[in-house]
Amino acid sequence: MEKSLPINDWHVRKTHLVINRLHAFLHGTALLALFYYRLTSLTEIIENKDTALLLPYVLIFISELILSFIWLLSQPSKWKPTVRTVYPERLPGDEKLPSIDVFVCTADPSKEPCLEVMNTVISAMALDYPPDKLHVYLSDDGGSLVTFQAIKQAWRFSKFWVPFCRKYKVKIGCPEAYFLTDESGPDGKCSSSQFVIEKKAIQKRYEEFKDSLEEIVAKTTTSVSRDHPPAIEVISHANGDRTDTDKEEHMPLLVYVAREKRPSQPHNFKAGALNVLLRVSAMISNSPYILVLDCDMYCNDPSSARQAMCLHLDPKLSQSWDLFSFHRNFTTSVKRISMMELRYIWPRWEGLDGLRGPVLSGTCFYIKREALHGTKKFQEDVDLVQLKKCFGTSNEFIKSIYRNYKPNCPKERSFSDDALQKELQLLASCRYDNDTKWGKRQVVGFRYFAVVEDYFTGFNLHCEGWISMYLQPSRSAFLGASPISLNELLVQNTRWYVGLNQVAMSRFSPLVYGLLRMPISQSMCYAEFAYSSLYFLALYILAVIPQLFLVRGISLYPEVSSPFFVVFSFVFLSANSMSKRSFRLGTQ
Ligand SMILES: O=c1ccn([C@@H]2O[C@H](COP(=O)(O)OP(=O)(O)O[C@H]3O[C@H](CO)[C@@H](O)[C@H](O)[C@H]3O)[C@@H](O)[C@H]2O)c(=O)[nH]1
Ligand SMILES: [Mn+2]
Repeated sequence: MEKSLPINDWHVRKTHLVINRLHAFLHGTALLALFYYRLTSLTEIIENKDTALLLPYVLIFISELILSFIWLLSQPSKWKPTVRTVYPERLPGDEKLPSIDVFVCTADPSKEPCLEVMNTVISAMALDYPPDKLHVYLSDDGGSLVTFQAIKQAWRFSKFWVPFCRKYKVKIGCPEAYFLTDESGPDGKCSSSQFVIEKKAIQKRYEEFKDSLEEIVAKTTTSVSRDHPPAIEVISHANGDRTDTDKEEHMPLLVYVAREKRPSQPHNFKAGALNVLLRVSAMISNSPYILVLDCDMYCNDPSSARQAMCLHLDPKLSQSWDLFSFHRNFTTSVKRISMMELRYIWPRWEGLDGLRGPVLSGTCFYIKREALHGTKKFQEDVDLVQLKKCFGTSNEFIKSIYRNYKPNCPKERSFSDDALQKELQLLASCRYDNDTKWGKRQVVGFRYFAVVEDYFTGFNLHCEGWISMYLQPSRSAFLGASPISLNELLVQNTRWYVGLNQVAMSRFSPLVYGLLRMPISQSMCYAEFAYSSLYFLALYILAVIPQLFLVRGISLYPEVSSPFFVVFSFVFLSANSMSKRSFRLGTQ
């Protein structure tokens, strides 16, 4: 009986849909009236040869056109706000669940505190998923000794933490966050005094773990190297640390990966790191699904993997479409690892879900490995030479693609096996990508073209016909840190806008490249992001020109007695009330 019940469901937010569409109609009509006014005024100015007025009028008109253009691009994302619900309790038994590889990226222990990174890793290991089907990979782009030693400590601590979380169904798998809150005891399964004793014991272990990290940081240099060989170690199978084999069997796999970096070779930032993880993990666990996490985004709900599977495993969703889904309800916190929530952007994601899915936003998403390998694009009879041109020289990696997600290791093969180690070193080497299709448009892995690798990769996957989905459960699945100083924020935003402009100004512009490959509504959504930096021009003009001319007694707007005054007032009020509404919805 249970089996016939759907594992997910969706509905359109009808009230939002009606309000959004009505607003689009009224605001659009008012904008047309505004353009009519500007054009007729401009014609008059030209006819009267009023040169003093011409320049400010043209500038104001340009800024109004820019704002209207961005407004128009934002409309499809409001057209059909969709909400999804999932029913993880209806999933098939654990033995039928597919395995998952979790990728956590870190780059620099002096900027990304080691304790925070390890908390993210530990929270991923504490996901409520069959341990033999969960594999956590930490990419250390700095190749730092601090991170390498810290992950070993994290493994030792997690051998106690993960069973504790499982036993008491702990909801916050991130220990730092768990001990900050007052998560109450067991749901009646174990006596609460036993829980209190065990909680105290594990808290003591956590304090010891923290001390050990502090000691490592104090003793070891946190500087990162841009010139180091690849280093890959399966932490959970490291020699000399198998004190309690019984426990380890019920633990997820934990792997440390520092790819090779050489000053002469481009490393392609996070996209480069993720592609190395894709290759290395294909050799080890080769899971069909991948969860990508930034090092400062911890899992706040251990059931997120099962929730994501409710979308991925639905034959209705994956039959006609190939699918990748994001499961992101990332919450910006004002302090590092804290419970403060600020959700301001996500109503738009619901709207995008009503099209063919939201844009990829870098972290907190579950994606199909197949989407990144791009194997669907190859003919059945493609020869090895072609495959090597695309995927690089590793035969083992190519075999893994066609192994139908069967894990390569570890039972029959030891991780210290020389041949495997050699292969892993090759796949993590900095020259492996050269002359292959890795990172190139339309082919393999995360795309290198723009510094916003998330946006550009998602854009390409959507162009190829993949769809994405957005799930916003009531409990935030992931929580994380965001820049808290103006300086950090400016650096981050500058990087984003440089990346988005790179795409907007190239032949990959969503309004050219996208229009030819995806529905117009979806390319408009991508264009809204790509062209959003145009705001700066409109805002500068509007912040300077009208005031400057008002001082000289010249108004660039209709007088109160003019019927067009109503039009301008309406546009002002409607734009403001709509943005206040979006903000309110987003922060609810
Ligand atoms: O060469 C690099 C640079 C960064 N990272 C990691 O990538 C993640 C994101 O980098 P960060 O500098 O924190 O960028 P943010 O602006 O905070 O990240 C947002 O924007 C990025 C795109 O610019 C996306 O990749 C991220 O997922 C998204 O959260 C972090 O975990 C880093 O450790 C690397 O692994 N290697
Ligand atoms: Mn970040």
